[in-house]
Amino acid sequence: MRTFTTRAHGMHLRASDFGGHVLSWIARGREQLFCVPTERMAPGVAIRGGIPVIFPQFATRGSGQRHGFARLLGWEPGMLDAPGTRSFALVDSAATRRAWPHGFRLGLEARLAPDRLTVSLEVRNTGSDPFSCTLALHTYLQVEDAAKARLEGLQDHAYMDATRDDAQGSDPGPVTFEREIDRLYPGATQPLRLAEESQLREIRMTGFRDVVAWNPGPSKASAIPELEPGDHRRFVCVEAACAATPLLLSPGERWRGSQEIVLLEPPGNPVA
Ligand SMILES: O=P(O)(O)OC[C@H]1O[C@@H](O)[C@H](O)[C@@H](O)[C@@H]1O
Repeated sequence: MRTFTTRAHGMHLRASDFGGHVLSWIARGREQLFCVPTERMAPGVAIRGGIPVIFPQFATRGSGQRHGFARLLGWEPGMLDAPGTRSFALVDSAATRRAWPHGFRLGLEARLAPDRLTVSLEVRNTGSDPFSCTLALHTYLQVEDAAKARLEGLQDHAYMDATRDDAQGSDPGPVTFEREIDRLYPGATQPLRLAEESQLREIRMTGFRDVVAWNPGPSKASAIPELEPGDHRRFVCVEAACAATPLLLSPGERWRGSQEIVLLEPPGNPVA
């Protein structure tokens, strides 16, 4: 695994060619993404934290590998990235075709702009047959205390609850992360806000159709070997996804989506 860094607008970004994975984004003097330290990463094992790229299968929605293979492969780093940008590409190989018999090119670009990180994912069908896939940017946002974080913008939006066999539900209040949560919100394309006492972030998506809100809670977290006790309270996952309905791409067709995380001023903390 090789890591690549870039700085712009007083911010710092670090990414890895393993998984085409954004590992760290430091802005306003604090780490915005949760990620386990390098010593808790094992070769060939998905990195726990940062922004894993999920492709060509979201979770267990298909007969392939859980969350796909893109997060487990070495990507090609971009050679001509401008300052503040890091990009990676992954194309099909004999190994990917054994798992999923299609020609594809994935492109990932992470770009810093004042007070924001924009991560774009592009999928191209380079084969001669149509294919369908599900995918996501599985963003781990670092929080001071997941039990106190509030995700706003999904009020009354129907969701499928993966902790209850995808039972349908909806909630009149903000999404909270006090216990295990694993919800897929189909068609949730509106901007969301992640509110904490000391920080307010807006999460905007283009191209992606669904949002997933996930935190393993204490019991499931204890079964994740890379996490230390209490780590589950240090992140909430707000994932930009196309998961409820697969994307269908014809030969030569391209899909592009982005997730943008914008740092806003929390209420009561106006810019001087
Ligand atoms: O442990 P993994 O494979 O990284 O998956 C983490 C979680 O990822 C989320 O996207 C899924 O909705 C959860 O069901 C899953 O547990």
